[in-house]
Amino acid sequence: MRRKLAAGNWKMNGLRAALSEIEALAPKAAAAPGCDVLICPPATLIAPAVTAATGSEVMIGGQDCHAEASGAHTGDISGLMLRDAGASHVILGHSERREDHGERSEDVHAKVEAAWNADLIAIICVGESLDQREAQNTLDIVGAQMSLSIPDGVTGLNTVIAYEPVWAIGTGKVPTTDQIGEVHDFMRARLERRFGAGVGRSVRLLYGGSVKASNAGEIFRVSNVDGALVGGASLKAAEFGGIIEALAGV
Ligand SMILES: O=C[C@H](O)COP(=O)(O)O
Repeated sequence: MRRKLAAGNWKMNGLRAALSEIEALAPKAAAAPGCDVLICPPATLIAPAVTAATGSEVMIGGQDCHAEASGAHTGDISGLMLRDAGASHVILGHSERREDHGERSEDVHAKVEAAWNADLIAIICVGESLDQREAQNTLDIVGAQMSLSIPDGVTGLNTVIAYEPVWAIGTGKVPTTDQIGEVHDFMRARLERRFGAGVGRSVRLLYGGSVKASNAGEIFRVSNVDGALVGGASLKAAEFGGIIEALAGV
């Protein structure tokens, strides 16, 4: 049985005052014992966020890591550093990293291995652009991203896959539940085919893109959706708490 996961990606948002939102999430996470709750704040807040979450069920993660453990890479952060700061997870291959920093799936593959070496759980993001969906290439794109970015050695304990259609991120546009189900069923089948049924069925699959408390319930009822990777709606504990509640209720 896969544990559900509500993951919040704060992206480039959050000053120290926002740590109170993490404290406010503690009772909401405690009220949802069947769900893992994760917040990925900007790098500057990881260590204080770990402190703010101490004693609660809320876990803290990073939003990217370098493929090397250390070295001459100005401005970068390694998986080992995230782990040392108290992080348990790291988001890799988010479409904003692919767009802003030219990350390719091959780069994501190397970062995932670095994350595993640092004992972090990798949350690997995949998803199609609007042009790709309109050209009916969604499954080909998602399949290729999975093939190239997921290394051998994946397990349900070291990896989560997030399906995030680029056109749904921050736009308020959400795919239909049929569209989400089609991609999640495809991802599940692909994982089972490549890694075997045991591993393939153990990896959690998240949906991401304009999830909020009001639409979370119907998304979480879609087959093979094990939770969500949430951007804007994770910034406030009240809204993210509603998403956690919806996940716990499925
Ligand atoms: O990582 C989160 C996703 O990019 C979704 O962002 P959003 O919930 O603001 O659409």
